[in-house]
Amino acid sequence: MPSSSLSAMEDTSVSDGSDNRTLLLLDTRQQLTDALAESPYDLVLYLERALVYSDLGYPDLAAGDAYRALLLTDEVLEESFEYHEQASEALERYSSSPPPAILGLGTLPNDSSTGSNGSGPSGSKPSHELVTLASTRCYQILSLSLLLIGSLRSAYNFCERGLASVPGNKDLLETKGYIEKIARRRLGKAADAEITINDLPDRGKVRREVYPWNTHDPDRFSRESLSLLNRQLQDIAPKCEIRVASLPVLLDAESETDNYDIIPTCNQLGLFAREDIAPGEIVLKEYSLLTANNRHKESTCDACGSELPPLKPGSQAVSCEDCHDTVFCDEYCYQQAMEFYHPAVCDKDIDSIARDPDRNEIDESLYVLLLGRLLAMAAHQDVHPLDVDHVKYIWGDFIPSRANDIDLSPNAGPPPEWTLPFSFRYSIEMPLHILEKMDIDIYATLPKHDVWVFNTAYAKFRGTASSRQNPRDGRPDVAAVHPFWCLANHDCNPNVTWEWGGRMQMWARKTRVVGNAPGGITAGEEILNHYCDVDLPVQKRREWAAGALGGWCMCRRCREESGMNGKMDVEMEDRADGGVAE
Ligand SMILES: C[S@@+](CC[C@H](N)C(=O)[O-])C[C@H]1O[C@@H](n2cnc3c(N)ncnc32)[C@H](O)[C@@H]1O
Repeated sequence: MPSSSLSAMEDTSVSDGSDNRTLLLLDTRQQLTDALAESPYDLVLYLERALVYSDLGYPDLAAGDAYRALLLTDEVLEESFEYHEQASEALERYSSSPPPAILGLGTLPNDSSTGSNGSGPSGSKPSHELVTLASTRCYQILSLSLLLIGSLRSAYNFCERGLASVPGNKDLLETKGYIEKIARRRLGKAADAEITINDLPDRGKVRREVYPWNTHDPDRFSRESLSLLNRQLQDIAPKCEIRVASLPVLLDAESETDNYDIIPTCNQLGLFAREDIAPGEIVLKEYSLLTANNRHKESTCDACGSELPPLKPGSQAVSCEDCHDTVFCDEYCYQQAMEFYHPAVCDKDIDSIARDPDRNEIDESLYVLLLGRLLAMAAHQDVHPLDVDHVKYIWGDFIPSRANDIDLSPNAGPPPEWTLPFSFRYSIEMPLHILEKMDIDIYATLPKHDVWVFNTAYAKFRGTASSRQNPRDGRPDVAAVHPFWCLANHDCNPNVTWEWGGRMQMWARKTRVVGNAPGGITAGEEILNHYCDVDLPVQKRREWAAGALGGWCMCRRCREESGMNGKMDVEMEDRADGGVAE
């Protein structure tokens, strides 16, 4: 049973008021989603769904819908735009007065005599006033939702754009005031300090969960999932199998539990040896097309991300016949690309998107490029992005929807801490821009390209992608998701090591880090991967692994070494005390 329906069942089993409210809202969301499938250019439906998302506590998804609605107002206004006819026709249905309730909330200032374009309630085109009401509502929802997420720069930007169109709009002015207040607090500035848009932080956090309506996420623990994954694994890691693994529950920071004999554990998946594996023997060899390269003119294979061979006569490298800039390291990669993704992006002018980013946006650029590759794979294979093999079964570090809910009751505790990084630019604008460049209709394909689909893919990438640094300047410029490699859990005393260069290769260590014990893996043992440099001291390892792992590493080596450090500190203090006494 998909985990999504499990969470829906949990919801129905409790019957207090807030659960009923949530169920009602989820039902309205579904009805609006169905209506959008019938009428995908109807900006009023997007705005109505945005409000339902706000009420459900998903400001990111509200912003996504308000942004699509805003783009549709442009379509209505510009006759030369691709979806002008469809968007105008859809809005025209609301032309009889009074305007739909959702637009009525978009209070225009008294002096906003936006005028009419000559058509009106009974005209052939929606009135200019109706379009202005709609765009004002979009700006209001966008700015307030992005403010709630913490994407302050974009929130401010939408406020300014809205106020330029309807100066004096009360809601927008109010939101702008809140943004400035929060920005001053976050930047540690005085209450009357000037705020400029470039000062504002744009990264926030949103809910990381299997959405209650997500029917694509499988139950990874079911017999069917495990046997399917194990069948696929046989070519990649013939001596291994995927099983349920018991892992320490990760903590946010240092704690005294390092010294406990028993610590809390949870069940996840892991990779195990089915047969003995000799020291030095290859454990896994995996090829992935889910790769990204954030350098514009870098000589890496478009498919596998490996360094290209020198481009001289007789080179094995192959370029695409239709877009010569796209080069593959050999015929195999070219064929794989053509079979699984390349035609969806061939000659579509997307090469410069998210390339050569500022230093502080390197991670985001790699993640959005991975998303772009996933969207191309899905488009070319005509499947839902979340059903693409490479992502369907991978770990997303999801938190149950209930734990993410905002408690609206008067005696509620502090709000939950959301964990998925989010910004308007990388989570909404750029993915939609990539789709438009791919000639995909972002309205008609909403079920495949909703913002929650992007969020789900991002959650999975953030828990599993590996990156490679450029040897010239140390900047991570290539990233990949290897769905089977990433099933192997981390340990700071790993029994394997790995290297990614075109293929991900993992082999059994000849000696273990702890005590130089002999390597090799016996049948039944778990494959212990490493996500960080295991030669670092415990504190550094734990700090480094925290990002990749999602918490403070609690492996045996870390706990023992931190315990030993604790003892050493005490001994040092004792010795110092002794010195003073002498
Ligand atoms: C790349 S996935 C590993 C496979 C994952 N266990 C699964 O079920 O697909 C990384 C996640 O596994 C978990 N994990 C891996 N190694 C761990 C460890 N040593 N201790 C606790 N959790 C670990 C963490 O939740 C981490 O975010």
